[in-house]
Amino acid sequence: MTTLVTGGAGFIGSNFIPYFLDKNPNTTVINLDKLTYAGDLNNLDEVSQTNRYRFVQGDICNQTLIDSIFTTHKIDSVIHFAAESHVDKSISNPDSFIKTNIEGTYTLLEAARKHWGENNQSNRFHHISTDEVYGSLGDSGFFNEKTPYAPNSPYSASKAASDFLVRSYYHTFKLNTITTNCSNNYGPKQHDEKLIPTIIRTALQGSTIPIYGKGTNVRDWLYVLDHCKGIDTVFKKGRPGETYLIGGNNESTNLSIAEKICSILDELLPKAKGSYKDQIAFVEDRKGHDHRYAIDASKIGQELHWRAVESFDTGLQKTIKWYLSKYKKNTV
Ligand SMILES: Cc1cn([C@H]2C[C@H](O)[C@@H](COP(=O)(O)OP(=O)(O)O[C@H]3O[C@H](C)C(=O)[C@H](O)[C@H]3O)O2)c(=O)[nH]c1=O
Repeated sequence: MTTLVTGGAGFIGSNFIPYFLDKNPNTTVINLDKLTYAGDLNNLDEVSQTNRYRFVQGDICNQTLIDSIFTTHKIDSVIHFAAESHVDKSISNPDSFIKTNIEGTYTLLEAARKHWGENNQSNRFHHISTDEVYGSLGDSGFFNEKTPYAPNSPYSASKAASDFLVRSYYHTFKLNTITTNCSNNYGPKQHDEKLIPTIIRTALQGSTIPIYGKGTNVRDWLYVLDHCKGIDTVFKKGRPGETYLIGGNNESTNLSIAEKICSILDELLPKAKGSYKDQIAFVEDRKGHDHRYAIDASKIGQELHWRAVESFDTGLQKTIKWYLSKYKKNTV
């Protein structure tokens, strides 16, 4: 088996590839990544010398390149992570989101149709997506696979469009597609721009820890390795054409995450005076900021027996230690 993993140098992809190679000893992975600002090959050091792993630098919108990868490497399946993912960037500059997330997904689907043929149920195309396609929840209720799409940001709209393209290739061409929509991931290797790395980095720098608005927005936090296990499970056992939501069953406001991380840092790396919490500051809110995301993960639980197992406390400890070492402050 040869699996094309797109975006494997990104946060979730670079956690997924080592896990996937380890769990699937007869599989070779071709990692196609453009190496934008968000990709980092250092995060794949542990597999770079493995003969079942190859890296190709390139753009998923480049049809000629994708064709040649399918032919040269005899691709059997695709796991498609590559995406522009940062909501704030999609608000200030949506262009690359439309190109990569929509056109890139289309280019990959077309290559799969061309190389595998229509009515093909053996070669799987697994699309990785987000719960943000469902929009924003109030203080109660959960997203499930039947929730109507209502994306609010250019990022989530571009992901929604890509989900619909994937869906259309299943219905129209009988490509063996599957989509997973996950909640907020955290863990080692995440780009500095996202909330949890931002809190850790700014705390250690002694600067302002920026919390948008009042800090009352809620996200459901999923440890990245739990997500990797969920993807591997759905990839192998999920039903063609289906969508599975993958959540951490772990809701938290942004402010309480910042306070939690500060408390852990106060213990691991006490400041000479005061607490890291003193650095928390409320800053201008994100435009159109979604209030709450929360996932009902009972479909994947009941059908495929997957559930998130990492507790937020242990997951955060591991994450913070990884960043302390990254920022060369590892006195832990
Ligand atoms: C960077 C930053 C963020 N925030 C707030 C904004 C959000 O309410 C929350 C998380 O923000 P972040 O940008 O880390 O993640 P989301 O906007 O929820 O989106 C993330 O999770 C989904 C599932 C994806 O699909 C996205 O690709 C991924 O980026 O913290 C702050 O308050 N301060 C900050 O400095």
